[in-house]
Amino acid sequence: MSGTLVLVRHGQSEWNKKNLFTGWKDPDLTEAGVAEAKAAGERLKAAGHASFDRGFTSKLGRAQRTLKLILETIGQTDLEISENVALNERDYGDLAGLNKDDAREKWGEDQVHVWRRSYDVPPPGGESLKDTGARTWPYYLHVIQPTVLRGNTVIVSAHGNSLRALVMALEGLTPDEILKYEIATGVPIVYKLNADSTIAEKSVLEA
Ligand SMILES: O=C(O)[C@H](O)COP(=O)(O)O
Repeated sequence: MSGTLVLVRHGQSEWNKKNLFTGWKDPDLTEAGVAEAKAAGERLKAAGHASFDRGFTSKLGRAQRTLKLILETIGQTDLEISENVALNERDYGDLAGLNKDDAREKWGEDQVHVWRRSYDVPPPGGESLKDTGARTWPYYLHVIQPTVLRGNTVIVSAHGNSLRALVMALEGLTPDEILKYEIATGVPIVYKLNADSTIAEKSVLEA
């Protein structure tokens, strides 16, 4: 067995709470989001992940703060963290700031679902999951994965769709399978990787 990779989506943001498309906008966590991040830290600790060798996050505050809260909870505040735009949420383009229910009324349930969950249909002016993967996957392969394969325990705090893109490639999911794949806020996904980078074990630390 080689290293351990933990993926976690940020806790609830102000815009998650208001049901707004967010993308590259930068709202803070809600109080519930802060509690989710702390609870994620507690669950990681309980599962034996009380210290990490390296952290990665996006350039957006909600993911950075989630990582900080997790690290404070496990008692490790000196971790080396890299922030990179490659891990940012999918760019929601013209939808950013719109209410998701209003969008369903305007464009129809099916169209909005395609924009939110399909593999290669971008929202107007924004990125498809495929476009998102075209930046997250190279960063994973060139920077994150080599760190894990050196035998390290690594945590990545990012976003619903940047993590869906990573999970799709990591687990070899098809465009059809990824359509149904949801990543909950503040729920760590723990992979143990083999030396050849395949997945040895996966666990999801739900509440
Ligand atoms: O950017 C957003 O609006 C959310 O973080 C993720 O949105 P989604 O559930 O529509 O993919």
